Amino acid sequence: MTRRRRIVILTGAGISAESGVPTFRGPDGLWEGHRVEDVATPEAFARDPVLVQRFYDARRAALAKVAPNAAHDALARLDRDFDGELLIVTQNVDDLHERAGATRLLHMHGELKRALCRGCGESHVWEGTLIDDPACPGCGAKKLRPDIVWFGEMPYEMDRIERALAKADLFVSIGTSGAVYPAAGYVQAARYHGADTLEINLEPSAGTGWFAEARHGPAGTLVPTWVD
Ligand SMILES: CC(C)NC(=O)[C@H](Cc1c[nH]c2ccccc12)NC(=O)[C@H](CCCC/N=C(/NCCC(=O)O)S[C@H]1O[C@H](COP(=O)(O)OP(=O)(O)OC[C@H]2O[C@@H](n3cnc4c(N)ncnc43)[C@H](O)[C@@H]2O)[C@@H](O)[C@H]1O)NC(=O)OCc1ccccc1
Repeated sequence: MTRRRRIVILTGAGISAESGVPTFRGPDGLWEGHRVEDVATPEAFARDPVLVQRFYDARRAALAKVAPNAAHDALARLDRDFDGELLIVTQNVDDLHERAGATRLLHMHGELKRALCRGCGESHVWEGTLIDDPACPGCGAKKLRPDIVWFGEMPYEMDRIERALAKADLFVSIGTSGAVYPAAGYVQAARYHGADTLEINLEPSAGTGWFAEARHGPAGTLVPTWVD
């Protein structure tokens, strides 16, 4: 690790699997019993806001029953000890990275523990439910939605991510199937800019061919080995 100066790490649902957070594609292809397009799109929210709010309220409440695992802890150690540039870009909306202590972190697809006001555009820390249509703490409007990036919506902090990828000398992807864009394209961008590339995943991802090195197995075992 010592000769590295600038590292970008992309994480997905697989890093939280060993903590008990369901990944996206269950055996039935459904996501916790729902088709993704029925709960994670602006159209779904317009069509059935109660279903969508209940879905995210349930996932937000479930966070109290899970804890960071050895992979989250290892990345938090790296974040604490690495004196080069580091950016952890997570597709996950859970709060396990920050609960493990990671700080050089961004949630490109939003966070379960934030609510976004469609009235004033403000984002607020939110621990409770949204099903009861509470008022925005800022403007008072009853227009709060989960602060989650849904399909068809622009991910957060795209510029900051692209700047970090453009100067990275190492790109590591952990626990992601490489099925969703723009995140699935980051390995190509990193390679294009000359970075070394490493995939750590339970199985080969859709983009595994783009990685110079791949280690397949559980993140809870492989990530601490890679960090330490
Ligand atoms: C389905 C896919 C084809 N569709 C897309 O990619 C779309 C459309 C699209 C855009 N560009 C394209 C190009 C080509 C084709 C399609 C597109 N993308 C979008 O809509 C994006 C927005 C996408 C974000 C949607 N929101 C999410 N999440 C929040 C919601 C919520 O969470 O409720 S995406 C969501 O799904 C994705 C799921 O993937 P993973 O995290 O990888 O999880 P998965 O279950 O699939 O895989 C888990 C992996 O872990 C492994 N694993 C399991 N256990 C372990 C273990 N123990 N250890 C290690 N590994 C493990 C497994 O083997 C597996 O490989 C994540 O990104 C996740 O955040 N927005 C956008 O494009 O806006 C326009 C735009 C763009 C730019 C500029 C202007 C406008």
